[in-house]
Amino acid sequence: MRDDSALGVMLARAAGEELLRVREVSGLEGRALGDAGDAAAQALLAGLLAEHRPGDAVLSEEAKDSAARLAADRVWIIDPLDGTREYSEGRADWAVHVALWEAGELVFGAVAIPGEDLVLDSSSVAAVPAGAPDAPVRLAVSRSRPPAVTEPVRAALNAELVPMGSAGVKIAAVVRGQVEAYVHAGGQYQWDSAAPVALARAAGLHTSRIDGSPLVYNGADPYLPDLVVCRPDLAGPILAAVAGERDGGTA
Ligand SMILES: Nc1ncnc2c1ncn2[C@@H]1O[C@H](COP(=O)(O)O)[C@@H](OP(=O)(O)O)[C@H]1O
Ligand SMILES: [Mg+2]
Repeated sequence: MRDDSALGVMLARAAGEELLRVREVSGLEGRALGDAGDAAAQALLAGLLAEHRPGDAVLSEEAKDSAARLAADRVWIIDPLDGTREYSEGRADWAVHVALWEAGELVFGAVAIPGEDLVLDSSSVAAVPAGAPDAPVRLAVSRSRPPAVTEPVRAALNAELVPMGSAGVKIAAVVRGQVEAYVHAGGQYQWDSAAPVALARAAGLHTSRIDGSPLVYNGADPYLPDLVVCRPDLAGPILAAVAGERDGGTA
């Protein structure tokens, strides 16, 4: 398979199908089911990448990191199962993330949401239409660890909070027009956001750190603890709300 986008979509879909199969047939539940899903999806993705792109580096939540990726031109940044908690609870808000970073930039991202039989990817996603200026704002937020920045952003936008699992599902929700923004802080890793951020950028959305600086991928430290993904017209108010909260010293 020579086309990176076609390969990335195939990988995300295949890992999603494997995760559904494990949940169906393993007889496991809770933590053991999450662990089994993580391992099965990682094994499948690692095998397919080794087969189809043996020369590329890989950064994965479920594999040991290697400094070799820092000198590589091409790095697949993958989260075989984002929203492990929700997966193991039998819910649908979990995802598979497959991104490709090349020469300093994300060039592709696919987010599979297998519980909805859906794969979104940066090569085919449609632009998110501009919203009406006075329309109510919905803000996606972690259902299990909502960060402290949630409340000032909610208040500034007079937003309705929409709790969901998985960074990929929340960013896909902005892309799908189900919510207008997603804000996270306090901890996350490059694999949690690389693929969905590539998707969001291709859909014309704003993506940045919560201080407004760019999200940088394939950095030496996989830690990338915060981000904002939103309709472009909401970026100013959201970043101002976060900055105001910081100035107030409570975030
Ligand atoms: N404070 C934190 N520190 C580290 N990782 C965090 C985090 N908050 C969220 N995450 C990770 O971000 C992803 C989405 O989280 P949430 O569903 O709470 O929004 C999850 O990835 P995984 O499920 O791949 O571990 C979760 O582990
Ligand atoms: Mg994750």
